[in-house]
Amino acid sequence: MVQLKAFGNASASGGKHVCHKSCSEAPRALVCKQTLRRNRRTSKPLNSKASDGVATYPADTRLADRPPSASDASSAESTHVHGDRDTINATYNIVFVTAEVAPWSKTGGLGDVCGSLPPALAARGHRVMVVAPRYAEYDVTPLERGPTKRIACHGTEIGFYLHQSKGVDWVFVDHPSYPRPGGIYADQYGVYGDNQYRYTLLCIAALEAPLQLEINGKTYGDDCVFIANDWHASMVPVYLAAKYRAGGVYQSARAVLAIHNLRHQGVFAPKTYGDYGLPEGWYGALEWQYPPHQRQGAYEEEGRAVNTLKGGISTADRIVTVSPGYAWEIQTPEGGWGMESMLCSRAYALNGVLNGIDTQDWNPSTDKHIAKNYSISNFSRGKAENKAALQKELSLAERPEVPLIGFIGRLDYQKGADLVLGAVPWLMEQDVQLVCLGTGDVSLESGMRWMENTYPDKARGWVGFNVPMSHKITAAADLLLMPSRFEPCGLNQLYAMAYGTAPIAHATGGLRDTVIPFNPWDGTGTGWTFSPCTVEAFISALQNALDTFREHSDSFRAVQQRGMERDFTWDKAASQYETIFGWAKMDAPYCK
Ligand SMILES: Nc1ncnc2c1ncn2[C@@H]1O[C@H](COP(=O)(O)OP(=O)(O)O[C@H]2O[C@H](CO)[C@@H](O)[C@H](O)[C@H]2O)[C@@H](O)[C@H]1O
Repeated sequence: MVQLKAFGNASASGGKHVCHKSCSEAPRALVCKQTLRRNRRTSKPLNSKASDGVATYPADTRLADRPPSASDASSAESTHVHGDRDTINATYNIVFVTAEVAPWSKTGGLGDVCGSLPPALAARGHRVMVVAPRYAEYDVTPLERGPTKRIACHGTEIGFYLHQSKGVDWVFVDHPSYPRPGGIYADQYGVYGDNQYRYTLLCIAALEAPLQLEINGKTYGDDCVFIANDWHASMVPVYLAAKYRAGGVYQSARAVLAIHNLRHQGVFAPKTYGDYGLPEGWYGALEWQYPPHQRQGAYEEEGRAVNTLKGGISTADRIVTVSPGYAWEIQTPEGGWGMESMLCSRAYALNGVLNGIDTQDWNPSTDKHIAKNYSISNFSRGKAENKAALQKELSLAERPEVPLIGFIGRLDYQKGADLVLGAVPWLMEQDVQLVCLGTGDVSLESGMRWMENTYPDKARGWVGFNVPMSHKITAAADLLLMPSRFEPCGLNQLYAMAYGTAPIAHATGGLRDTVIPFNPWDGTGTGWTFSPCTVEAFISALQNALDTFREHSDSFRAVQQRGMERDFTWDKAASQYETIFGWAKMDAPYCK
């Protein structure tokens, strides 16, 4: 068994350097010094959306002063960094740390992104590793012939499995706590009680992997850029600073925190701090206290807790979130889920990069799940055949002229499935067909069943997680509903546009950045957006879309076509990530 590079000796950091105060509170002096340094070095201001495209919005802007949306003259495309112009000609050893990676494990968009961004970065010449748990017996080989590579880790023993494809080293961490008969994070009895332990282990494993695993005869070594995705991986920057750098390892490495969803923060009782094996002085990096109105009795000691995501925010060298709009929203009290002040204090290091889509997986001309492949040149016929096939499969009337409306997503507060149900009585008075696919809150699942039972001729509420069905709906539908209350990026609207399906979306976060509202006067737009997020506003957008579908079919076809013409490939996002890695490497580590 091999000893951990930093954890083999619990006193590796030996209290050598403690910066918990600066990490947790991000004192002005430090922020200002780094901001000044950044602004001196870059010829253009970082907060300027137009100039560098990886846009951040002024921290002091309120929601009322909304950032420009996809429909503005500078559309979502122009909010991107033009990576090739800005790209630093360097290649990096990149290590993604994630709780989900498609196709092996996926409950949502995190899995999609971690399955498709790494190959896009590998294609640009970087050495890329993805470290994720081995939740099941995947069809992957042990890292070494014979016994799997095993190391001592956090008081237990873990193994590594490797699969190499698409230019990426997919590394799966093997530990008895990962495989479960239920879902990845929860089963029918609720969220697993040991998730804190499971993902702490993942973080340490990911920090050890580049040092210990010889892949193609060579380790990644300690000059890496870690991408820590969401709260599950947020201990990576904390350990990097508190244990590894302090112990003399990973001096050139940097950690980028990628926020896919700020709502989930990995919050645990304060007494569990000891379980992290961190020096006492680092408590401040994770310390959290809920205000009285948010306390739910779940945490003892007057709302005190340890908050893993806050640990990531306070120690990462840079922070990325998945759209420019969301980067701005999370700095406001309305969108910050309590983290807004921390994020404002790190605004100079926060960027929004719009997700792309995996065009091998989500491509109407090659999609294996759909009845008929099609492309922009024959999309009307192709979509009509897919519509007929889905109507037949779901025992709906096979009528080409009826608008088919889809909804795919988690049934929860974020995705606004309750707004869909709220619009159902109005919608069912129209000549439409509605097909919903989702799983989540028990009451919303019951709502879906109620809808199908009440309107059997017009509505289907498929409760479950079914990837082939999600592709079929995307290809068959004329309209896709996305009434999300908040949406960091959103992938379904991107898939929809690629398939010639017009999204109807709440104008928030990444939806606002990507769906250009249809404008009948100048013939622009790729869908319909609405705001505020109410059933009334939603119905009004639906009405407009249905009117266009029925009475202005040429305009509707043009909306579909413009959606299909958009470029949402990952390469663009990958070049923006490169730019950010370059910035991270230029600066001294944020926490040391
Ligand atoms: N019942 C079902 N059956 C089959 N497939 C289903 C399904 N329900 C959902 N899916 C699929 O899961 C994915 C969900 O993607 P979203 O972008 O909506 O992600 P999510 O909110 O999970 O992720 C977070 O991370 C992503 C990635 O950064 C952000 O885009 C997003 O805004 C943020 O909330 C899509 O591929 C969708 O088709």
